[in-house]
Amino acid sequence: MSAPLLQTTDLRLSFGAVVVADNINFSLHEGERLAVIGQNGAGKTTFINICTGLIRPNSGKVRFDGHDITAMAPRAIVRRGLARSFQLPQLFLEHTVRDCVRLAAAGRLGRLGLWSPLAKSVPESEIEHVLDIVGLRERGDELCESLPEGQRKLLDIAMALILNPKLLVLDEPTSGVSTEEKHGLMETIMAALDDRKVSAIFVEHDVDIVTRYATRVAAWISGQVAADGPPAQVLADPMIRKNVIGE
Ligand SMILES: Nc1ncnc2c1ncn2[C@@H]1O[C@H](COP(=O)(O)OP(=O)(O)OP(=O)(O)O)[C@@H](O)[C@H]1O
Repeated sequence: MSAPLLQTTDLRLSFGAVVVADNINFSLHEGERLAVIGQNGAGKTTFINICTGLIRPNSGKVRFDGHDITAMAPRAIVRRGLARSFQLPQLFLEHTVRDCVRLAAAGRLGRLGLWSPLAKSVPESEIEHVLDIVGLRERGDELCESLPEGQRKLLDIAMALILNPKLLVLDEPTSGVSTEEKHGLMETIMAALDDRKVSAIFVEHDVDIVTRYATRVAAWISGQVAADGPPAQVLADPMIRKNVIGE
């Protein structure tokens, strides 16, 4: 098998007496669609925050695409190809949908300046393509604040995809979206990931969504990976059903 795209080794982090990452040894290969499940406070977001450079672990290593990224700044990690979206979309609400993607595209440049103006950071055709695959091209000239929650999530993902990631980490992509809309939203997200050939990790509480869209599931309990494998296997595990799914 090829080398992992993402790999953590002996990752540990405590907040005071609370251990939120307890010796996590984890790897993800290209093409995987991994769902991370776990009760509130299990350490899922902390794990993502460590991998994307927002929090430094107390010890252990994170490797991405062959490089040690443990001590790298978030922007440098993004430029290496690991992007993320947030549980609450981080948009420029007073700007148009299209300008949000343009602004996000600036993350591909080292820095902006007089000689690298924002408008030239990425070809317009690429911005239009990304808007198209998340179904927002028609709303490109509208202000972000006019978008409903599901479309805000899609715009947040478009803003990550314009960075040309190899891996996209999605923190609760369907939270705040009605049950009826969730599957449509996930279908659009998965088609966009396929189009850009992007691997994905998504934190998700909805078992139906996990069953349908994940190729693999990792279940977090108290800062540890308690189970990791094919969805049918992990979701049928009585210990996971009791302690993670809450049956
Ligand atoms: N900056 C911080 N300082 C202190 N404790 C923190 C900090 N960030 C997170 N925690 C604690 O770490 C634990 C894990 O939090 P984390 O947000 O990673 O959980 P989670 O599994 O993502 O939960 P949720 O599903 O509710 O988002 C929780 O007990 C949380 O209160």
